This record gives sequence, C-alpha cells and structure tokens, in this order.
Amino acid sequence: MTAATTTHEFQAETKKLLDIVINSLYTERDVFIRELISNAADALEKYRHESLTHSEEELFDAHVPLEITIDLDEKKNQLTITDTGIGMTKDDLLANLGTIAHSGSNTFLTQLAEAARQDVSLIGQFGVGFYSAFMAGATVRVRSRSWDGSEGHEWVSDGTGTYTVSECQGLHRGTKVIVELKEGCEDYAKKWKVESVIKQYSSFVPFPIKLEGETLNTVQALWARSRSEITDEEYVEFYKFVANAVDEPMLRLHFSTDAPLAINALLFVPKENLEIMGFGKMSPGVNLYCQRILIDQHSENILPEWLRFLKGVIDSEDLPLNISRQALQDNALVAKIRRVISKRFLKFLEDEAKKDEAAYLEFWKTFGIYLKEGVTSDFEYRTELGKLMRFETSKSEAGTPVSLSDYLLRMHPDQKEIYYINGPNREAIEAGPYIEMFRKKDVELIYTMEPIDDFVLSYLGEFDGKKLVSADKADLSLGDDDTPPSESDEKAETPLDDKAAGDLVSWLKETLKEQVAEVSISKRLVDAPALIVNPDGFMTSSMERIMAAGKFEKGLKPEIGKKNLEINPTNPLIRRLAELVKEDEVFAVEIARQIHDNAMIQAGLMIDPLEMVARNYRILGKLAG
Ligand SMILES: Nc1ncnc2c1ncn2[C@@H]1O[C@H](COP(=O)(O)OP(=O)(O)OP(=O)(O)O)[C@@H](O)[C@H]1O
Repeated sequence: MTAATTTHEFQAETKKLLDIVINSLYTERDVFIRELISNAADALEKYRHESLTHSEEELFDAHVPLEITIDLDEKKNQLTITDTGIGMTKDDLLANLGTIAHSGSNTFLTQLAEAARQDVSLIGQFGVGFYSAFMAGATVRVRSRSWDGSEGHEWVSDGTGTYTVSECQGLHRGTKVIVELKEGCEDYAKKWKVESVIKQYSSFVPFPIKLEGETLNTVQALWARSRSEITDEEYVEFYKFVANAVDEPMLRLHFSTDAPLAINALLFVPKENLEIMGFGKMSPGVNLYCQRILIDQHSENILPEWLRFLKGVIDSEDLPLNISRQALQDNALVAKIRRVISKRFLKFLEDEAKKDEAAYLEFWKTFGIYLKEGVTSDFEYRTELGKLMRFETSKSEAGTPVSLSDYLLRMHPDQKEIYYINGPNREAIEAGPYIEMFRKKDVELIYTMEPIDDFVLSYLGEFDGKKLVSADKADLSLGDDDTPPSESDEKAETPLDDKAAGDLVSWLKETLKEQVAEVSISKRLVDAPALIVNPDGFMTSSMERIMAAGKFEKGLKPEIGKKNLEINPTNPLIRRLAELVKEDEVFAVEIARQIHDNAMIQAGLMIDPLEMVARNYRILGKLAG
C-alpha cells in the first residue's frame, strides 16, 4: 500500500448482500469461480467491442491476447483469476465494487434471501456476481487497469464493512482477482478441484481459460454448428451455461435461416418458472451475438418482453458489429429479427402441441401466463397466440384445458360465436346461473378461471373468424329457441303470465333503481331465479372486478357500472315475489334486494357484503317468526 490508500464503506445494500453471501450461501461455494470467470468473460467481450470501434493507438496493451488465466498457490492458499479485458479505472472500482449494480436492489436482496432459505441451488440464477468471491475468500484483492491506459489500482476487502483502494503500478490491461482463501476452502487452491468446477460451469466461455498453463475449454459457438453434429449432452451443458441452471431445459429450439435474414438461434425453455414461484419479474435471458461476438447480454430488445422466460442465444450476421446498445432499441433490423424469431418460436410451440399435447400442457401450465401476456400486450402475434391458448370448458375434463380449435370442432353447425364465462373455479361456474342455457342447449362454454383470462379473450376478439363472447353479456342469444323449458320438461313450472311478469319487472325497476340499469324477463334462465348481465359491450364482470380491485388498492372508491338484472318467470321464488309485492311490500323489497345481491355474488361482483348480512338476518328473523 502507498500513502494514497483510501478507505471506503460499502453501501448498506452491499453489506446486506455480503452478509447473505458469507453466512447463507456457503454450501454453494463452487459458484464463486463461475461468477468470477463470467465477469472476466464479460470484461473481455466489452474490450473486444471497444476494439472494433477504436484504432489500435487508442487502445492500451492492444497486442495482449484476450484470455482468462487462473493461477493457484497451495502454499499461500490462494486462487487468482486474471483477464485481459476492459479493466477498471479507480472510479470504476469505487462504483462497481462498493455498490450493487442491480436496479431495485432491495427487492433483489429480499428475493435472494428467500431463495437462500428455500433452495440455495437457485441462487446461481440470480447472479450474486463479484461478491460471491467472499464465499470462499477471507480477503479479496482486485488489481485492475483500464483499457484507456490510466494508472492501475488495487481494491482490497475482507467483506465485513469497508474496502481500501490504492494506486498500483506496472499492471497490464485487465483485471486480476486474488482470492485469499478461508480456512476450509483449501480445495480451491488445488488443480483437480478448480478444473472440475470450470468444466462443469464454464466450458462455453468464448475465451480461452488457462489453468496453470493448460487451456481447459475449446472455444466454440455451439449454436453456429450444425444440429446433426451436436449431442443432447452438449445442448444440456450449453443450457446450464447460458441459463446458470442446474437442471435440464424443458424445451429446446435450434434453428437457422439465411433469408430474409441470416439468423442462428438456440433457445431454451427452462423447467421452472421463478416468476410464478414468487421471485419477482424475470429479466430477459437471451443474449444477442453478431458473427459470434456478444453484442448485448440479456438483451431487452431482441425478443418481446413476454418472451422473457426464454434462455439462449441469437446470432445474426446482418447486424453491424459496432452497433451500440442504445441503437439496438429502435433498430429496424433488430425489430425484424425479433419478429422472425418470435413467430418461429410460436410455430415451434404449435408443432410441439401437435406432436404431444400432454407435454405441451406441461409447458402451458408453467409458462402459459406469458403467452396470455403476449395477447394483451402485442397485437402482432394474436393469431399465432390464439392457437396456443388452452382453457377448461364445460366439455373438457377438470384440470385438462383444451384448445380453441378443439372447441371449434365441437361447435354446433349453426353456432356463430365462441362463449366463455369467468368464475373462481369449475364448481362455482357449474353451480352458477350463467351455464344453465348452455347446458340445456348443449353449447360448449369456456371457463376462464384466471383473473387475466377475460382480458385475454377480449383482446383476442375472435378465433378463426368466430367472435369470442362472454356469457354474461346482456343481449346474448344462443339461436332461435331461447325459451326456457316448457312442454318438453315435465317438471317445469308454469311461468308468470305476461301481465304479472310485466308488473313485477316494473316494480323491480323502481325498487332497485339505485342498483340496476335495467330489469327484464330472462330468455336464458332455466332454474335460478335471477342473474346479472352486462350491458357493456367490452367489459365483462370479471374485468370490472379486477379494475375495481386495482382502484381499491390505490385507496380509491371502486365503482362498478350498473348492471342489468334478468329474472326467471318460471322460478317459484320469483312467482311468489309477484304475490308478495301485493301482500307485504316492505318484506318484498327485502327479498328483491337479496335476490339482486345473490345474483351479484354469482357474477363475482359483491362489494359490500356487510349490508347484505344485516338484511339476511332480518329475513331469517322474519322467517323464524
Ligand atoms: N473482471 C472484471 N473486469 C472489469 N469489470 C469488472 C470485472 N468484474 C466486475 N466488474 C465490474 O463490476 C461490476 C459489478 O460486478 P458484479 O459481478 O457484482 O455484477 P454484474 O456482473 O454487473 O452482474 P451479474 O454478475 O449479476 O451479472 C460489473 O458490472 C463490472 O462493471
């Protein structure tokens, strides 16, 4: 150390991260070698990128080969990883190795702590990064010199609370990370151990990794090789490398095109969906290459956001090598590649489903939510995505969703629309009033049981030329014969006569004028006394409920638009109500309000249950005498 040594505190989040790394993740220590090699490879990629856009005179140490060297010293119990990459200036050291680069680092920390608690093997996918060095290191020294040739510096810390930075002369370009190993970590100074870790995690690093003079990896771009030459094992190894995964992928797509664009893509669908497991929104997992040179890691531009669950590599020779990351955002060529690959991937899923529907359903269960997100956020792929949607229906088995194409095959010849209804689960839907007429007429009804589903179907609008219509729509018609059961059904009650029905409707309109927009005689109810339907042509009850819940969370008063009430003139309660209006109007009002509330509950729209409970007790009290 020279006199110019300065001491610095780690940022609060960094301290927390170090604490997790040192105290909770020690069972996964091997990871630190992978993380440091991956940082070295990133630094080399960055240097290579700079070297493409600068002349040799502008580059410090331009002649030094691009590689990663690992040296071990058993006597000193020490492991050193050196790269000839872009290096860091003093400011870079302070900014990068004192703070956490992640945006939303607090959320990240909570998720990481949770992952450490649940299953430490998940942490690889979070990328703990440089700080993982402290899993095995008692002291970590980083000597670095930037590609701009400014003086080098040394950063030193024992990971507890502070670090020092001092000038360090005579360094080459790049970074040297010296890990002075803890007691119990002696193996990381032994060749057999380090070699096995590198072979397991880092065989696809695109720069030579030299361990004590011996090159361990064959630098290769797997995706650029022909499919027939690649073994399944190689694919799996590569997947583990790009996805930081420990298991095998669920699906794999490797394809290349020459026209209209030269693209080579190797994409994987993982087995698990960390996002639905509660680990927050995933960042994209596909890296963009041009002529086998990394242009954009975890690229946000090369695929639409809803395909963020994919891992892998996309390589296109058509992109300019020196394109900057900012320029990728609105580059027309990138947009074109995005379209070609997204369509190709969706076609792949369609083919997979044709080959093996059961296997596709596994995918659908885990990742279907992203395809639904695609429907609601990306108009472009609606037709393709429509074919990939799966829902349970009145004719599917419970737990086995079916495609819209299956639905079409079973449609009645004169049926013009595809129908769906939302509910919390199959039982609730089947016990509700909306399904009655569909059951009677043997018309298949799709059950939308996820909150997002009605939005998805509403965005889809139609499938194969048939409109998608919610069964809670007011002016729904299932064909000519809309009358409830009559002669054919022996148990059927005689309906109210027209005059009595008309009077009851007028009375209900007046009595419930604060609650409903319209009251009418139902053409679709079979057994239930009443149901709520939507005069709104776009929103379904489920959509309104979600919007209302959103408002409620923001502290705003949720408002549900007025609905229509349909009553069933053959239902005994409704027929009795018509008489009760004349005998005991006060009580009739209570019953009418309760019928309305019950129908609202069945529509999933009950907002103030307390008022209803009070009324319910009054009715029970009266009945009990
Ligand atoms: N060998 C290195 N050469 C140059 N810069 C480095 C090197 N190692 C780390 N850095 C710098 O330090 C930053 C922080 O590294 P760290 O590993 O903590 O996070 P990251 O690599 O950005 O993210 P992650 O590891 O989660 O992908 C890096 O972004 C990089 O700028």
